[in-house]
Amino acid sequence: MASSEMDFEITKSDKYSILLPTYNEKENLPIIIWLIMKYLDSSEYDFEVIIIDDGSPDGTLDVAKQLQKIYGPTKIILRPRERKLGLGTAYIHGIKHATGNFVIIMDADLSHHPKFIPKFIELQAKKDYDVVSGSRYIGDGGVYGWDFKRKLISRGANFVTQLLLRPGASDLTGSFRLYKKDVLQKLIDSCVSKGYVFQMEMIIRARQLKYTIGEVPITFVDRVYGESKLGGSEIVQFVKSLLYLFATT
Ligand SMILES: Nc1nc2c(ncn2[C@@H]2O[C@H](COP(=O)(O)OP(=O)(O)O[C@H]3O[C@H](CO)[C@@H](O)[C@H](O)[C@@H]3O)[C@@H](O)[C@H]2O)c(=O)[nH]1
Ligand SMILES: [Mg+2]
Repeated sequence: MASSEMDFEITKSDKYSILLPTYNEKENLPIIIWLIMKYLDSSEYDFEVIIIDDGSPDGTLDVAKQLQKIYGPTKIILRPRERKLGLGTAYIHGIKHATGNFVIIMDADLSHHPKFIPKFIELQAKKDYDVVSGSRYIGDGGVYGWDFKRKLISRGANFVTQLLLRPGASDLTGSFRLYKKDVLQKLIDSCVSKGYVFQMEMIIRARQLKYTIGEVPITFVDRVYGESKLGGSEIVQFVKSLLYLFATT
C-alpha cells in the first residue's frame, strides 16, 4: 500500500453499527446483507448490522431471521417493531441497540451500495470527522433511475434548503452517512422532525453544533424491487420543517 493511503488509523476497538430500516424489502435484504459482508468482512473492520423492520406485511422479518441464522447473531441483530412507525424513529430505535462507537445509516433497497462504506470509514479515520455524508452532488456522485419529477423534488429540496439555511454540505436529503455514535445521539436529541425530513435537519443541526462533516461522492441507484415510501405527505412535512428551521435558527 502506498504511504499516502496509510496515513490514517483505525483503532482496534473501533466498531461500526450499520442501521438498516426495512419496510417491505424481502427481495432486497439478502442482497444488501451479502454485499455488506462482502465489502466489510474482507476488511478487518469490526461491525454489526441492526435490522429495524416495521412489521412488513411481505414477511421481511422472516427473511431477516434466515439471514441471522446464516451470518450469526453477533453480525445480524434484529430489532423489529410492531408496525410502520416511520424512518426517523426507526433510526432512534436502532441506535439504542448499537454497540459500536460509530453508526452507519443506509437504505436497505440497494439504492446505497455497500462498496462505499469502506470509503466513509477511511475518510472519517483520516480526518477524525464527526460525520461523513454520502453526496450525490459532488465529484462523480449522481442519481440513476429517477424520473424527472423525483430528480426535481430532490434538487429542489436541496436548492431551497441551501438558499435558506446555508448548511455547507452538498447533499442534505440523502441518508447514507456515518456518524460518531455520541454525535448521532446528540443530533437525534436536538432534532424535532421525525419523517424523511429528519436527514436534512440532522445535517443542519450538525453544522449548528459545530461538528465537522466530510463528504464522499456516492451514486444513488433507484430501487429495482418494491416501491418508494416517499409520498406527498412527506413533501409537505419537508416544507413545514424547512420553514420551521428557517424561522428558529
Ligand atoms: N423500519 C422502517 N423502515 C422504513 C420506513 N419507511 C421506509 N423505510 C425504509 O427506509 C429505506 C428508504 O425508504 P425508501 O422508501 O426506499 O426511500 P426513497 O424514496 O428511496 O428515499 C431515499 O432517498 C431520499 C432522497 O435522497 C432520502 O431522503 C430518503 O431518506 C431515502 O434515502 C428503505 O430501506 C425502506 O425499507 C418505516 O416506516 N419503517
Ligand atoms: Mg429507496
